Amino acid sequence: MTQHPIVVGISFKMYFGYAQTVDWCRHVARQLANHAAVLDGRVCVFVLPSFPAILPALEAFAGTPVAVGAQNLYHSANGAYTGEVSGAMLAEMGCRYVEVGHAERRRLFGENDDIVAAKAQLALDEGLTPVLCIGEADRGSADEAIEECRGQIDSALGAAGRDRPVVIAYEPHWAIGASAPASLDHIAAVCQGLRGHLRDNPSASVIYGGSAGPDLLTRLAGQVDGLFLGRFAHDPTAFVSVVNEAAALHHSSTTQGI
Ligand SMILES: O=C(CO)COP(=O)(O)O
Repeated sequence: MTQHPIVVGISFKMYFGYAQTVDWCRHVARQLANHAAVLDGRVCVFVLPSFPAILPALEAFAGTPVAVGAQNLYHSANGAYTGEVSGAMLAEMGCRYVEVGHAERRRLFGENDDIVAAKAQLALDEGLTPVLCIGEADRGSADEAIEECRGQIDSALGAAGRDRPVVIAYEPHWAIGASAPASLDHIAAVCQGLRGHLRDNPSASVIYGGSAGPDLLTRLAGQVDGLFLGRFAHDPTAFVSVVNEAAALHHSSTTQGI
């Protein structure tokens, strides 16, 4: 296998209840437990539930390659931070990913570049793969978006994340929670520009999020390393169909020698 794995992830944000999360995870675990492309690593899958549902999600996916992670961690290692959760505890539980810097965290919870950088560093320190969310606040050209996003990557990762596995989730703020994703041309141009920026880190993946759903990955035809899903994969069947698209895409590009 010469090609990068295709990454398919989902955050439930705060949409799902506890039982709903467990049902979704069990359904997807049944579908993916024997999925060839997931088993052999051509497609990497991660699921980010709310904190209280992390443990049953880990149990549901035990024995499968599907990774579980968290939507957030605190930006100090430990201490008197009532109500917060440390990266160390997430790693100890068996989480492999943690989301950092989502637009909603920035907008609603006041997270700034310094906090995002501290969280990314703590995630790396704990051996967690950060899902670093970046994206332009306002709709503009692809070149403007690349410029803004490069700054966010450099600020968040500095030198530390340059040779470590990281998932860069490109999520233009204006496409999150919208009725449709950004245009194919915009997504492709920005993700390609960011891939170029990260060319010295072979373990970095650049995936797209923001009203993504079934068919988008196929239509992007290899221009992104994967998708970060939200509402349009609340139906577990839709999530599995995106994983199947990823497998098909990987297969066709490998056979074509891309
Ligand atoms: O922010 C996102 C993923 O974390 C995208 O969410 P939506 O796909 O629901 O817009």
